[in-house]
Amino acid sequence: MKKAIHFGAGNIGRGFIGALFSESGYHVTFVDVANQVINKLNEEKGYQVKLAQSQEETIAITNVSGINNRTHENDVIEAIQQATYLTTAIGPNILPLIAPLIARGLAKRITATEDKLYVIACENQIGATDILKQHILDNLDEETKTQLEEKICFFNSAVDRIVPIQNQDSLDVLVEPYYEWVVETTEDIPPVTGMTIVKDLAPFIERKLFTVNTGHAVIAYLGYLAGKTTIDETLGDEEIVREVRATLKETGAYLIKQYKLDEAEHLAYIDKNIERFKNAYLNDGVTRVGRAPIRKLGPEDRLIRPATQAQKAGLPYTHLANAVAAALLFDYPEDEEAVEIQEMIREHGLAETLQKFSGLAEDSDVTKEVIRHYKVLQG
Ligand SMILES: NC(=O)c1ccc[n+]([C@@H]2O[C@H](COP(=O)([O-])OP(=O)(O)OC[C@H]3O[C@@H](n4cnc5c(N)ncnc54)[C@H](O)[C@@H]3O)[C@@H](O)[C@H]2O)c1
Ligand SMILES: O=P(O)(O)OC[C@@H](O)[C@@H](O)[C@H](O)[C@H](O)CO
Repeated sequence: MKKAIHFGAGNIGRGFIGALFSESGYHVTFVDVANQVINKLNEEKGYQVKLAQSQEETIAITNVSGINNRTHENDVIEAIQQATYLTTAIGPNILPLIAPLIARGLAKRITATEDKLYVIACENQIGATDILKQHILDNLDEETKTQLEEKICFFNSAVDRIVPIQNQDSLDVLVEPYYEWVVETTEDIPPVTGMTIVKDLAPFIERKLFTVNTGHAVIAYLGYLAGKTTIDETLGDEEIVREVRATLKETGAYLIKQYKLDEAEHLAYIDKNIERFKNAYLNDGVTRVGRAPIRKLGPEDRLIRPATQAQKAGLPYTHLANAVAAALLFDYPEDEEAVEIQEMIREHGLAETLQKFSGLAEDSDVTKEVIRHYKVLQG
């Protein structure tokens, strides 16, 4: 049986990427630090993926097991020897932490087999696999690096499926019915059900990140400020729906210009995504969607990059600036990054905070527009 090793047995790992490999006839070894999940995977050897929709539909996932990478490093290295695919869905900030162990597994593998291994990071981040690759290379000597280039293939990808936080007592995962997994390669690679291959990922990842994730972030931060709990509940407020649409028109204008997208098709894509967000069966929390605001306010992420790109292209970005302001007001005490932002604002002010986390010059037009909106939102 073909094998895949997947880092991150969380929402996307179990509910999307691992599930697709299992459905494609692979044995999936999940790697995670969550001992309870790993033990359950080894005891139960399967779980159900449940679709969040009115009629009940579940998909049985079989042929799975788990390894704890904190306590069983050698088992992870062994599983890397056996795999055809190595994937991650672990969060962009965790990639540097797992790279040293992956590097050890790859160093051993390239001396033992000519078989190719395909590495794909499935994260909400532009060029996530390139970033993971660089972290892996940083952990290898020059000779191993050269051999690695010949035998290990690294492909960037875009992943799209809304998977909320789950009941922690069960391996079962509730997911939205829709999904898209786009992988960038020109090679013929072993087929995986549900994987779409493209030659150039840039339009796909930017369209996804700056529509699905920008829209989601606007709802999460405005919803949080309005005292809402879930994404669908927030969309019960028509004023917020209008703000989401206006923001996505701004990212849309940039995307249409940059990638020569068909305008009508892109507007339909925006509408489709707003409908996805309204799925009440998901019960998706504003604090999950707004999580890790330092990452979300990063220069290449869903709020700042479209704003700075729009500014450079002479396109409007005022609604994006409003979303950035709302993100700066996300003071959820259980989110470490939200707490850090609040401390930074208190001690150093808004302009310095945006300079530090978003790479914006303190006197930039985007910064001025964000501060203007911040004052209005703050009331
Ligand atoms: N949930 C979604 O709707 C969704 C959709 C598309 C993309 N994504 C992306 O997928 C990635 C994962 O998101 P998620 O929602 O599945 O998160 P998650 O928190 O449910 O899963 C992450 C998993 O990684 C594990 N982990 C953390 N640190 C680790 C370490 N050092 N070693 C091993 N395992 C570790 C956690 O225990 C957890 O099981 C993120 O990049 C996210 O942006 C999420
Ligand atoms: O996972 P994050 O924190 O980058 O973003 C939160 C949500 O927007 C995200 O998880 C979406 O649900 C997902 O990207 C849909 O494909």
